[in-house]
Amino acid sequence: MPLRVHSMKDTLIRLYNYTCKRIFHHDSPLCLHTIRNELLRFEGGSVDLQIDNETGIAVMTLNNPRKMNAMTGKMMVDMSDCVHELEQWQEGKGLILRGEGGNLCTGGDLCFVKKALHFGDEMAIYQHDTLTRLLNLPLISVALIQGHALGGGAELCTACDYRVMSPGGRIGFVQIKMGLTTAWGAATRLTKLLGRRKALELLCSAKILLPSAALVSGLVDHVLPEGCENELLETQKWLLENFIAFDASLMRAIKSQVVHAEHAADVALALEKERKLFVQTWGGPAQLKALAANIKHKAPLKS
Ligand SMILES: C[C@@H](C(=O)O)C(=O)SCCNC(=O)CCNC(=O)[C@H](O)C(C)(C)COP(=O)(O)OP(=O)(O)OC[C@H]1O[C@@H](n2cnc3c(N)ncnc32)[C@H](O)[C@@H]1OP(=O)(O)O
Repeated sequence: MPLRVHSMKDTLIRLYNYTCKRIFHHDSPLCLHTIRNELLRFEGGSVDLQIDNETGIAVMTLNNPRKMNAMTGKMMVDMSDCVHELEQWQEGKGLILRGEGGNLCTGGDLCFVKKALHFGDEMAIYQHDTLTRLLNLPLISVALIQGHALGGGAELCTACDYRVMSPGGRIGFVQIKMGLTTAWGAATRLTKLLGRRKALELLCSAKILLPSAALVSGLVDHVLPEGCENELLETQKWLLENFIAFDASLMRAIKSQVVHAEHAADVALALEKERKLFVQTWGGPAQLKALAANIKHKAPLKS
């Protein structure tokens, strides 16, 4: 593992961050700012936000289609910025998270992963912060799973309130096959979502689920009809009809002040433990072996 040489400034920032964590139990903005600068060194792709004040629905698009929207460091920063913009959007009702080019996301960009083996804790801190803020938004959020949602891509889906899948969709928490535990907080959120038995099965088997199995498991809430011409539009319709037809301020208050407040109360500690476990696996022998094996995570032919 490469040794990192810290400047005096770097050491002081680390000390400040450590103190913030011990005394105030949160990651300091300074810590996130330092990580942001480091992540920006890993270029490629973007995450783009389109806000529509008329419908009250925003669309966040992962845009790195050549790599099936695998996430680079830059995309992580973009996503955090998009969430920040949504936090300021007072008229918003709904959010759809999607990927460009027929896939949602195949997890961490493996080129980035290989260069960031010294940087697992920092990446996890940053992604935990972004995805917790994403889930906390006072909007009804839906992940649209077209094509692959693998590894980190499946983790992103758990940071939305709902999941809609296209007939060609597939989702799998393949981290264990990559010698890892979840990097971005999905184990905690999945357990909340599906209960212990199902969460354990999905996390420990690395199974890739096709739409019918994903629906039966409860991981996915709706499967789009076969032959549907515009899946994004269809997802917007589903969101409008089922969740955001009524008063926006009441809907926002119900989510953020009641339903989510109850959820958030007991997850912080679990997320912290999940992150610490992940750091022990990142850059370890099992991950290095998996990276060298160039694994392709193929879905079963039918559920
Ligand atoms: C951070 C961590 C976590 O959550 O804890 C993780 O995410 S662990 C999970 C990390 N993700 C993975 O291990 C996914 C590895 N990739 C695969 O399993 C496979 O690519 C599939 C996603 C099943 C697709 O297979 P298929 O045969 O259909 O296409 P393909 O393999 O030719 O992929 C098309 C192009 O996308 C690229 N590509 C796909 N996924 C990528 C990824 N995660 N990072 C970097 N490049 C990726 C391929 O290298 C290829 O580029 P070229 O055409 O240039 O060769």
